[in-house]
Amino acid sequence: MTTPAPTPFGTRLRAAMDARGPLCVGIDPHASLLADWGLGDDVAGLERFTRTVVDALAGRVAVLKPQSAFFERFGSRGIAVLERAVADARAAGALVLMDAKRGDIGSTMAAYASAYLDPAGPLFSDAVTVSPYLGFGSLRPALDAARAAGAGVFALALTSNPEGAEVQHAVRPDGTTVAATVLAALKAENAAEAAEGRLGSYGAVVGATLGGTAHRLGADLAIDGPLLAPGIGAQGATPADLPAVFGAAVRNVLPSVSRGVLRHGPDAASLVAAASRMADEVHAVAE
Ligand SMILES: O=c1ccn([C@@H]2O[C@H](COP(=O)(O)O)[C@@H](O)[C@H]2O)c(=O)[nH]1
Repeated sequence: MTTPAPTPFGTRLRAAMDARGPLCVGIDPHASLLADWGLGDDVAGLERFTRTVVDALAGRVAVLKPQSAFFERFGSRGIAVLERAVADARAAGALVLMDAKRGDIGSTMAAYASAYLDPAGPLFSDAVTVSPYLGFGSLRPALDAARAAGAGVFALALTSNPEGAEVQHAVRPDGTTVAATVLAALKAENAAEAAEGRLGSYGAVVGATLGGTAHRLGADLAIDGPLLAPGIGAQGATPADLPAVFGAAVRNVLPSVSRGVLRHGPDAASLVAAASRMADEVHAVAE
């Protein structure tokens, strides 16, 4: 008997965005937020913070995005908290996007793929962020592992921070920018799903802070896959900025906000209200 192929990530993401609204909330337990929530900057504080966010939001938002760095800084016990958060969030119906921004030579990339994209692994996530700046081809093990697992990959294209420009805006000998090349490669990966009229499983990270940058660079955001848009809230962007950044691709945008929601904790109802306000603002501009 053959095992049925898993439903592709892009299809699952579209369904989640339609059902719950297009919003990704980041789980970023900054030391300053732990303090604001009256928690210690220790594993117990990390665990309480994370559990509060997952309990409040995993049954409501389309995607939760744990920022791996904030868990890694506590070593193995922090990773144990992360494992539990991933499992609990997925069990409650949220898709989990692991923000790990991994990137390395292909053979090491295969190990990262095994860490996040092997359904048997303790950190298996619906999708993972990766860095294409060792060459897009170095991501092949992650792209293939994601396809096999029905998972997704989000590659950094035009990041929300100002420093990203020195690499991402660089012009190649053929006259295209580095970012445009990453976007074109993602579009090619999404071709099969797009041909079936589905959202692709290979996404790009494009900051909500960018204004008309993508347009100026000639970077085509119509990659037939999701566009993760961090930078809303603490970094200064708002949902109202999305149409200018993404143009016609706004329908495929998954806006992401971390501190802008988390600062409303630890009260669960306040977290829910903040996420819901943000989702409403996004809905108003993405229709
Ligand atoms: O270009 C990028 C890529 C990723 N991020 C990550 O998103 C969150 C943003 O947090 P806020 O508190 O909403 O500013 C954080 O985990 C970043 O590592 C990004 O900001 N920009």
